[in-house]
Amino acid sequence: MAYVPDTIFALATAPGKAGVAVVRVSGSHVKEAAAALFGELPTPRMASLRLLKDREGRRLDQALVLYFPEKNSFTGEEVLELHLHGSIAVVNAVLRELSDLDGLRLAEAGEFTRRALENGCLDLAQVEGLADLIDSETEAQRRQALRVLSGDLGTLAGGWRENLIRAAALLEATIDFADEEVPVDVSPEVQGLLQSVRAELATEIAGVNAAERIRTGFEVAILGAPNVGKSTLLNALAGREAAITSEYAGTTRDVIEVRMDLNGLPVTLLDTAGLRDTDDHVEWIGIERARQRAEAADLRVFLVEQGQHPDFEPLPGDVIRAAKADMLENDANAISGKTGQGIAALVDEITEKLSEQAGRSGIATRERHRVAMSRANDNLAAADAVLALGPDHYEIAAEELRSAIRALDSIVGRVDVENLLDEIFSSFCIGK
Ligand SMILES: Nc1nc2c(ncn2[C@@H]2O[C@H](COP(=O)(O)OP(=O)(O)OP(=O)(O)O)[C@@H](O)[C@H]2O)c(=O)[nH]1
Ligand SMILES: [Mg+2]
Repeated sequence: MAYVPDTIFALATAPGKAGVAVVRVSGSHVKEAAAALFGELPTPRMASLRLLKDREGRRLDQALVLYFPEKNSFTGEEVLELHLHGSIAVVNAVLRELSDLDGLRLAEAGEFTRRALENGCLDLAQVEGLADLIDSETEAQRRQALRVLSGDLGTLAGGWRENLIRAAALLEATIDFADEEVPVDVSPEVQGLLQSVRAELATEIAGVNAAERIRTGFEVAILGAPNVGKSTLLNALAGREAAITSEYAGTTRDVIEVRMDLNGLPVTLLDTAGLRDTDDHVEWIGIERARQRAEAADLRVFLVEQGQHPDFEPLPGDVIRAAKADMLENDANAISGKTGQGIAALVDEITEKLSEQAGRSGIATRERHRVAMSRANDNLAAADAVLALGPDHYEIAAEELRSAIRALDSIVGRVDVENLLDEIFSSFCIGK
């Protein structure tokens, strides 16, 4: 007998009070779930108002119900959505009723998406995109995640795959006809295909770092001598008293992190210990931390007090501002966390610089993608080198191409070798 997975159900919306709460049911027992709660399944994909009742016939809630038939749903299975009133008691009562039914159980974390993957409704990269979209907090994150969820990475990888399969097929054909007259030299076409894929791979590989920053957030460190107003600036940017400020030099010791949305970019601002020579061991530790975090940050904002010679080296592209603008006369490059002067311009400059970094991102977003693409790129480099040695080495080049295709397939979770061979041989162009 064919294996039939359990029908699973879970609250799809956030727990707690809300206008509406959605409970999703997926699997072959959706019909029974509907029968137990309200009767016949409604017309597919049409919202219908139904009175939900428990097994004793007592009312549970009035709900909008939606039915998605197999293959036309998120999971690929039959899906029933119950749009309930968003009350903890209503949701609990409905979940209780569902768990009493045979063949139904509460879903595990990620199980709906897992089924969508298993049923081919989403590829692996899209699953990652979906996770990122749900986690997204800023515009840049939303846009990037949506691109991946929409399948752009799969499309890109699919294009590379097609080119490499064509290249492999050309080589295979030459190998099979090695003893006969081969009318055409395939190597220029193969090399052309490899070059175009390698160029695109290189761009994407280089973009992963920026895409990762968009995913996890950019770090911007505020640096400067003690007492220049770093913590006051951080608080002004954060719009709250995130860090302690005082007139005593050496107030901040640990690195203080504040996550925020700067014009759509996810940014973690770091307030740090004032940099100076010190005999105080704890302060020294704080300064070391400040240096390390600042070095690893994506951007540094230096605050400099007039007349001071700060003990640091800005990197090219870093932002430098004169501190305590309200105490200076007409310094266009000065800011004040106290009065707010220059803060808006500072935010603009920070976002401009980070946007520049973000602009280097491509479609691939993760270290996993980068590793797969780099592996494929290495295989292609090897294939390219071997090709130059002549037709006797095409066998090895073809093997490198297959490895490259497998590496790229792992991006979308398609790693079936049989299927790969089928495709290679079905695209054979010289009739046999
Ligand atoms: N007039 C003026 N005073 C400021 C400004 N920013 C900060 N201050 C004052 O300068 C003192 C030090 O401010 P902090 O923000 O604690 O300075 P900090 O750079 O974080 O100092 P450390 O944590 O010790 O390194 C406090 O008394 C602040 O009120 C400013 O823009 N104008
Ligand atoms: Mg401070």
